[in-house]
Amino acid sequence: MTESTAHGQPGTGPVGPVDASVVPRYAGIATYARLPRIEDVPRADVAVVGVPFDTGVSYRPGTRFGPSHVRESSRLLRPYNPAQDVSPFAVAQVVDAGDFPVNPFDIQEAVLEVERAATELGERATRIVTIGGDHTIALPLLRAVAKQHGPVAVLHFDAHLDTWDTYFGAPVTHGTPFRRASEEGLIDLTASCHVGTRGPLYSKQDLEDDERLGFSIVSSEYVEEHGAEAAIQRMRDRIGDKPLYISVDIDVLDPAHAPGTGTPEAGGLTSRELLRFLRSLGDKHIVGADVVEVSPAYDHAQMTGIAASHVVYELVTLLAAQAERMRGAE
Ligand SMILES: N=C(N)NCCCC(=O)O
Ligand SMILES: [Zn+2]
Ligand SMILES: [Zn+2]
Repeated sequence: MTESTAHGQPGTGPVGPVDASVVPRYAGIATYARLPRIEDVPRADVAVVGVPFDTGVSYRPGTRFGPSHVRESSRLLRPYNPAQDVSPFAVAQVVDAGDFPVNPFDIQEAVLEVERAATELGERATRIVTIGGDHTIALPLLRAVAKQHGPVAVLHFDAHLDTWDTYFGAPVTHGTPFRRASEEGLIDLTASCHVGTRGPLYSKQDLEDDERLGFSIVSSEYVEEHGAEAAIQRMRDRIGDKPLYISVDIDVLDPAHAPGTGTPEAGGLTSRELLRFLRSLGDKHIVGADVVEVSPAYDHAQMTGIAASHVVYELVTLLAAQAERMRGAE
């Protein structure tokens, strides 16, 4: 037995990651953070799952290889998160649920498959953190979440608005998930927010549409001008106490921090800023999260993979701590 448990002994707590003092980190098959597979435990509080899908992209492809790259880049993560003062894998059962096998040739079919698989996984795991895949997958993930919780506040970290209407006549792409989600009534129009938005748009109308669709914007320029603390304040005020879904497009980071992505834009956040934003959400009611748009072919030295693996780690920590709080309240 090379897996540690919450209390150091088998059978007395959550099954933790493979112990790096027994099996070197670089050995063995990669699950996220070397966690157990979902098949190895009776039930999970938090499941990390991959969606290797990139048929919705408008520019550089390759995010179908995102989940395996992020797993491979997560081998060095350790079990205690000092920034949140939580040992996520000890206070909750966190697992890797593998990948949803989705159709690479038919977007509409893939989107149905993701919704179905997420709904099914929701029966075995209380909360899901999804690794993409391109941003198209946020639409079926939000459909699955809204079925359970009703319209949710969407906290969307991204260089892009992703509230555009169609590309080449296609309504379901990685540039359109939040317009479709808003039209379908999946999001709370009073509490949703983009963070880190920047770069050229098609026209000023994009911003007017975006506001009508229910989003406010804390732009990358705002973060630079007013600092992270003021940005966090605005973001937190906007989402309030609504059920919260967090969607992180890794291109919210500057290409200097995350080159491995399909539609990079100059002038983005640092990984330090993004991690800080996430760590500020410890008191929110989080119903799900995703980290998307990691495209390994454009990555260098695992920079993007490592950034994404740490983003997932902060999200998992928030959800593990929340699971512990919920258990305490029972
Ligand atoms: N969701 C991401 N990463 N990008 C959307 C870009 C849409 C466009 O090509 O204008
Ligand atoms: Zn983006
Ligand atoms: Zn996006």
